[in-house]
Amino acid sequence: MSERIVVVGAALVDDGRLLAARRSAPVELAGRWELPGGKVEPGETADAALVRELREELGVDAEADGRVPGEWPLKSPYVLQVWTARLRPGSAAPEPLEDHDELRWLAPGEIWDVNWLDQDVPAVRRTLAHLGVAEGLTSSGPGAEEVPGA
Ligand SMILES: Nc1nc2c([nH]c(=O)n2[C@H]2C[C@H](O)[C@@H](COP(=O)(O)OP(=O)(O)OP(=O)(O)O)O2)c(=O)[nH]1
Repeated sequence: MSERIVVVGAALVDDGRLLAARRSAPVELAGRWELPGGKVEPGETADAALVRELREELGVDAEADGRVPGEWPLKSPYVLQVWTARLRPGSAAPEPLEDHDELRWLAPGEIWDVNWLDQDVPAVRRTLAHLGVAEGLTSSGPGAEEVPGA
């Protein structure tokens, strides 16, 4: 079986809004929006990787809540898993310290206002369903017709 490396993405929610981050690199991903996070290192748990990545990339003190069911293929050998997360009391506000040049807190009606990475669209849609965000919003996203049962 081929090697598979998990990338953890955070569905960081605060005050009913989801944080989206605009990548500044590499060039083929720059300008597109993603869930902040990164690669799980050998010997590290996914939720620990998430907390570490959010500290490094955004300067926040966060905690992982639970995993959104599912897994989405990225460029081989990477696969994306999503965890819901929240800021711990007293955490600094997120800043685009590394890998990103802009952050946006998206209210439910604004989720599809940003140009998500193509491979993130199904993951974001599933995350909204998991969070109980209105189905009417999720079905208005790009390519909604391609996701049976979403
Ligand atoms: N963090 C994150 N990465 C994503 C998403 N969607 C997506 O295709 N990717 C890709 C971009 C990268 O090729 C890879 C993760 O790389 P990264 O640069 O965020 O990870 P990292 O911080 O651990 O990177 P590094 O230490 O190797 O620089 O997954 C997403 O929603 N979040």
